[in-house]
Amino acid sequence: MSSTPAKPPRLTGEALRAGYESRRVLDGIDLTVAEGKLTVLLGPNGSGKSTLLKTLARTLTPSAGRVCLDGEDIHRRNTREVAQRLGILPQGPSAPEGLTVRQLVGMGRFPHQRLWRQDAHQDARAIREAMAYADVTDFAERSVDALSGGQRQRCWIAMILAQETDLVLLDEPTTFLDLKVQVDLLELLVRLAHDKGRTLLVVLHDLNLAAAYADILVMMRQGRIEHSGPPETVFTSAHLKQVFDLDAHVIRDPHTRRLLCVPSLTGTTPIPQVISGVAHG
Ligand SMILES: Nc1ncnc2c1ncn2[C@@H]1O[C@H](COP(=O)(O)OP(=O)(O)OP(=O)(O)O)[C@@H](O)[C@H]1O
Repeated sequence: MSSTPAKPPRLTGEALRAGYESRRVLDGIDLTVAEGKLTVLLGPNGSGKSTLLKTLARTLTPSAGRVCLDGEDIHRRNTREVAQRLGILPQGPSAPEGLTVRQLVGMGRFPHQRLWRQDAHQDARAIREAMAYADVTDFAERSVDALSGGQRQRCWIAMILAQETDLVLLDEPTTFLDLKVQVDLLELLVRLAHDKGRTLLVVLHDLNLAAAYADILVMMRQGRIEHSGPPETVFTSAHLKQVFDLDAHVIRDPHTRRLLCVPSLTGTTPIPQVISGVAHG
């Protein structure tokens, strides 16, 4: 994490269509991931956020359009070279049984290692720094599967940090984390972007954390990008209603001046019969 890339990588999706077997999910996505910035992908469940991340990371092949890394089709590039530049943390990753935290974090170094050439010093430094950043050093020698959900999530984050890629794609990295740890993680991601020039694309579900920390917000709905730009222009009541069907006011925090959405309590949502029976019974 100590290296600062000379020129941030450029990741683009052009007219992307992608999905699973006969099911099309993404439909005509054009996206340039802003270089050296933290971009947050928002959208309701099933809107295609993970599918987009997988397609950009070439885990999923698009049925039409293309993904380019620095102007070159990512599918034509060497796998190791892509792994040295782009790291992805998918949703709900699982580690082999018995693997220790240090071993898991060390897996982040695989793209940098070759049988005949391995920089053990460089690897050890990257692993140490990544574990310190993600605050997992204290349980470095414990099995990943014996940790709590939040501790495990931090180990995966350490692994992706140890990979030291210029581009980092994270799918819901804050799942299972306490609010304080979520905030710490987002501040770390902001620092990676602003101080180290890393390019980050992160799926989040917490609208207020997204608005508070993102440089760029991308809102998806039904496999398409509906809005993209700085929170100031994207995070509006009208867009929240259109994309999430959420009635909310967007206000400014009086202390930080950050944008916040406050759901409206309209009282119009019908109470299902069974709950109403319990409530009044
Ligand atoms: N492996 C799969 N095979 C078939 N359909 C899938 C697969 N993975 C996802 N889908 C479908 O693709 C659509 C988009 O899913 P995706 O996981 O990309 O959405 P998402 O926006 O990330 O959702 P969430 O916020 O719930 O994680 C959904 O309808 C989902 O059911």
